[in-house]
Amino acid sequence: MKQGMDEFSIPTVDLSHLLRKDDDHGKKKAMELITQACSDYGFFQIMNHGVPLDLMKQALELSKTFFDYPDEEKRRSSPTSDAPLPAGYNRQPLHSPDKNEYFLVFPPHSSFDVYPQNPPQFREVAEEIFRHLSKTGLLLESIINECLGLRPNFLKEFNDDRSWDFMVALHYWAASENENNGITEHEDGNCITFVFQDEVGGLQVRKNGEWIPVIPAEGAIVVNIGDVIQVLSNKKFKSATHRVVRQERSRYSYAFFYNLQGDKWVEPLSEFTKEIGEAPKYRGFKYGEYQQLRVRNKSHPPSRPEDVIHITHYEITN
Ligand SMILES: O=C(O)CCC(=O)C(=O)O
Ligand SMILES: [Fe+2]
Repeated sequence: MKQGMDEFSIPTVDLSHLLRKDDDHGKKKAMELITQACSDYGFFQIMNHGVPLDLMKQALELSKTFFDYPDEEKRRSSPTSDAPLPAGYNRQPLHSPDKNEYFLVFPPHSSFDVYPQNPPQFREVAEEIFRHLSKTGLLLESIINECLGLRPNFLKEFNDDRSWDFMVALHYWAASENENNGITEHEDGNCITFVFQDEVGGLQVRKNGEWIPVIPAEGAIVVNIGDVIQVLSNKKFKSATHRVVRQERSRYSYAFFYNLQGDKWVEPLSEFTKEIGEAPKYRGFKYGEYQQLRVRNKSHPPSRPEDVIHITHYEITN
């Protein structure tokens, strides 16, 4: 896999250029590639990111073992009620257009987590990969900070509480004649999302108006910009539109959501508004309220698609 991009695939960034100290040229190229991708559509893939390949494979294997258990067994790890999101085993409500089952975890040692006993290594591996992805989140956040031209550590200091980060192991059942599967097109509400998937495929991202399949590549991690970065940057960087389309085979993936603490106030930064004479494209909001509205979309889907709440809810239209 070569660093770069072409029209029909998603750009790939080799992070080793950014981790080495003596590679100014490679770093500059990588930063340009990321800036372009985030300005146009909000996604790219990373390689040489430091998350061990074996661990990624093992995590996918273990979630497959778990999701293959009978329902009764899986439902023993069902959500606790007071978490900001339902931790543990869950599936999309029957009336949802999204068809999948998932297992949601918070950072290691969170009191919300409800890990199953089996498979025995599930917890250890999920916690280990969570720690790696959390570090990768910090790294990507600092890269995005620099690409946006913000003062060093601005995003790190703004987003200083890791307890709202979460990760989901996802399983999409094989589609059949009368049963669809997938996730309808959406943007993620958080700051930055990472996705890694098995070899089945189905993830697509919208680039210049076209749906581009993300071809599974061993060890690659897909990076999506989320709504928080889009709002802070006053839409300089775009929240990626993506979906998972119907597959005849069962599919497994992981999505890690580098998130934001719920009390944080999110609004376009003055660097992208006042200081450059641009009007804000969004009104400010408390992040936790937005996250709750999005949870409601899932648990009580509105009957009309136009009533689903996403970031346009806070958009200022003149
Ligand atoms: O399963 C995937 O590849 C993507 C999942 C996703 O987009 C999400 O959970 O928000
Ligand atoms: Fe998503």
